[in-house]
Amino acid sequence: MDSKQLTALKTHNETLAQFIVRLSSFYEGLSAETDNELKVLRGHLSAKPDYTLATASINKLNNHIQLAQSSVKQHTQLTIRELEKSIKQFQQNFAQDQELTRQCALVLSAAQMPVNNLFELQSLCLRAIRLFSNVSQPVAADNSKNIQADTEGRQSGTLFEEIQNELSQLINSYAKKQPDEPRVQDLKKRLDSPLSEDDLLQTCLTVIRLVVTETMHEATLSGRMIYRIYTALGGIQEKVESSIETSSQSFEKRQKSSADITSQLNQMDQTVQESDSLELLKQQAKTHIASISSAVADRKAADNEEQQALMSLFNSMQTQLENLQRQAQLYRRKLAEQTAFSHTDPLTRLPNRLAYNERFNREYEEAKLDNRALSLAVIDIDFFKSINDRFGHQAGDKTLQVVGHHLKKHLHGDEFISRWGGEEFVMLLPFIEVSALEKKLDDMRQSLARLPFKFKQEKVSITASFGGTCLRMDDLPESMFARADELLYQAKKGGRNRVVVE
Ligand SMILES: Nc1nc2c(ncn2[C@@H]2O[C@H](COP(=O)(O)OP(=O)(O)OP(=O)(O)O)[C@@H](O)[C@H]2O)c(=O)[nH]1
Repeated sequence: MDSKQLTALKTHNETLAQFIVRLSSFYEGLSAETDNELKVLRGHLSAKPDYTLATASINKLNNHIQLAQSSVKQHTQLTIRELEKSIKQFQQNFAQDQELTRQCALVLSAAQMPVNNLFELQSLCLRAIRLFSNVSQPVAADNSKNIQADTEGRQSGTLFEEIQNELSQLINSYAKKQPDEPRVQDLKKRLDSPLSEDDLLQTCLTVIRLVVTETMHEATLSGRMIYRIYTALGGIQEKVESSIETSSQSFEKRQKSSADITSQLNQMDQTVQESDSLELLKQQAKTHIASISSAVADRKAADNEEQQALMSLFNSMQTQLENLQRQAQLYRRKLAEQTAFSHTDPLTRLPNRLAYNERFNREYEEAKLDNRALSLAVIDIDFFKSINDRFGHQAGDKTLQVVGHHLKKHLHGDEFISRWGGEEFVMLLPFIEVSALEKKLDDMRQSLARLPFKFKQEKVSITASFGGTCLRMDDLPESMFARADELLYQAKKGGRNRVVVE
């Protein structure tokens, strides 16, 4: 080998050594052992390369890399499986969103293709992240002040939307109570269209003020009633005290006149015994009789006075009692109105969750005591969110009213329906066994699906899913509802518009 060839070989070796050093840095991070060995290899190849030691190190690294490769493969498969699971769950959560469902299907089919290296895995993860952020980004990251509908007509700002819904329901209940109150009507109008965050906060404040004022008014009403009772009782007490005073004065007067009469009679007796002249006796008798008459007249006057005082006391007590009775009736009516109000859902006019809880406890106790059947069904309107999104909140409200009314029409006698919340209703069906329950619920489901809804000139079919169960011997109140809810979930999962009975 001449010196030219030797120099070329030296240069090639140096280039190769530098390349291996760079490559080894790139592969750092596979495992701690590989990283250590790569460091050793770089030591052998830098400055003055020692190829003998480097070869030994490369042999060791070959084993490490083989192990690392199979571990990377395993890890990649695991990551892909997890990714598929999350995307499927995500797809189920947003099943009503066709565009999102389509995008999920695309990413899922990409995940089923072979993934040859970490870069392909990275790219798959990136696609999934973009898919997930399609839904979450507008709420969290988009700082725009307005709650907007995106290109597919989906509403962003779900939290704000929920707050607006809650406020809207609250204000609707006030509107039913005070239909002519302009502030309530104004708030109702404001809450019917999407609001910016600032406007929503402002509206929140106004609603809170309204609720506080209303509560204080209610408290004032109760306070006024109590004050009236207190004043009336105070008036009665004054009259009783003055009547007692008059009675004790009359009693003293009566005692005095009785003593006067007794003394006159005693004197007369003595006069009769001592007198020896008829004329004198006559004169003295006249004097005594005059005194007795005056004492009797005093006594009569005292009796009259006392009687009048008593009469006036009774009259005044009667007036006060009549007054109090009127007030109490008014108050009782108000209390009854308030109880009915607090047990009624303002939108559908059906009993609300509080009413359901009370009714359930009663039915549950009675069914257990008499060992009789009791069925419970949970009903949830399908894809209700899309009605709100496509036709507006008012259309959603109308749907709830019609569905609630329709379900109620199918009930008889002791059967009970309430709005549980949102688009969910709960029914209690005493004396209904499982076989009858399934048929009854299915009749309701079918007739509901046939109802002709029309929003914005578009015919819409509304369906609901039903979960129904019967009381078991070992049931606790909560377990019965939880079971019906689980069955409803199965009805939803099974494709909706169906009844699942245990
Ligand atoms: N208009 C109106 N909407 C309401 C009311 N209460 C709750 N909602 C809305 O009802 C929607 C319920 O949506 P989801 O829970 O996603 O259910 P869904 O769209 O019916 O879908 P599935 O139940 O899975 O078939 C939410 O958008 C709520 O904002 C209400 O009183 N009026």
